Amino acid sequence: MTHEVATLEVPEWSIAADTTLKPEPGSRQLSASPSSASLLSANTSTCNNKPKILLMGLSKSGKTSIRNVIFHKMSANETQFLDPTHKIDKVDISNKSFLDFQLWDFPGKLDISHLRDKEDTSTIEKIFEEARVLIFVIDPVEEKHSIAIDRLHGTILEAYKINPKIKFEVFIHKSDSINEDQKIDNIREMTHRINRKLMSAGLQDRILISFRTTSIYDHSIFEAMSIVCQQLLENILSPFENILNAFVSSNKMEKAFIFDLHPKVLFKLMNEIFRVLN
Ligand SMILES: Nc1nc2c(ncn2[C@@H]2O[C@H](COP(=O)(O)OP(=O)(O)OP(=O)(O)O)[C@@H](O)[C@H]2O)c(=O)[nH]1
Repeated sequence: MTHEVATLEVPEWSIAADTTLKPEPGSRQLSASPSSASLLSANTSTCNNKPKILLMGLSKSGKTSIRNVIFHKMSANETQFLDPTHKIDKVDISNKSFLDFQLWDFPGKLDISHLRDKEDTSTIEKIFEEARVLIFVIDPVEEKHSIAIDRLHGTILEAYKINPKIKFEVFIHKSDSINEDQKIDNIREMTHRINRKLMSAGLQDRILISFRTTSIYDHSIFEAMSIVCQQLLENILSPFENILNAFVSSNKMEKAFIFDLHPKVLFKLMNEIFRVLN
């Protein structure tokens, strides 16, 4: 598997020096960068026509940890030493079998709705065009639920405007830090709050958002990410299932599996589950 990393500088107008960018409480400020929106569009050419998965969310919600644990074999403990992301990291995820897409890891500081305030439509288009799935990561332990929900809402509106086919996944992350009741409460609360916002925008029937609780300390992040990857593989899953079904019935087997060694992709027969295994 190859993981080529390209980076997009956070455009100048989205750094903390910009008064329209409200840094999150207690967050570190980004230092000034010589970059610009044009650099962002120039670098976009490195990801020609590959489907994109966008990884967004507030600072320290766990985006880069997720990316590294799943696709770079980093251990969960090592993620404690990751630096904050200052640029949009575009990671080319491609192996010789199934997976072939770009994963864009966004700095938590970058709020898309501020690009809209700046009327920077072309950058917003660059970000959302060709994007198949937008994963929004929320840390339920941090007391920033309202900020996260507002950011999620603003991001969804911008993404949907550019690309109505994009799918939305919310990972209520770090679930190892909360108990089972809190997990259920969190999903209920987040679903309710975001649906209410979408309703007031008249979009509740048009935008489908899936909520999942995840943690890099157990299998949940692999399961969640595999469901996301599955959405990129819709075209090949069905023929594979037919082949496996034929194989199973002709050999009188109960089940058959196909694994990919890294990131341990599993196709599971019969119930149409496709997973990335821990
Ligand atoms: N308990 C727990 N901590 C996690 C989990 N995932 C990530 N973390 C921790 O969360 C902290 C922030 O993680 P990052 O991956 O750097 O967060 P980020 O969203 O990329 O942050 P920015 O780069 O600032 O946008 C690190 O200390 C991680 O170890 C998780 O599932 N459980």
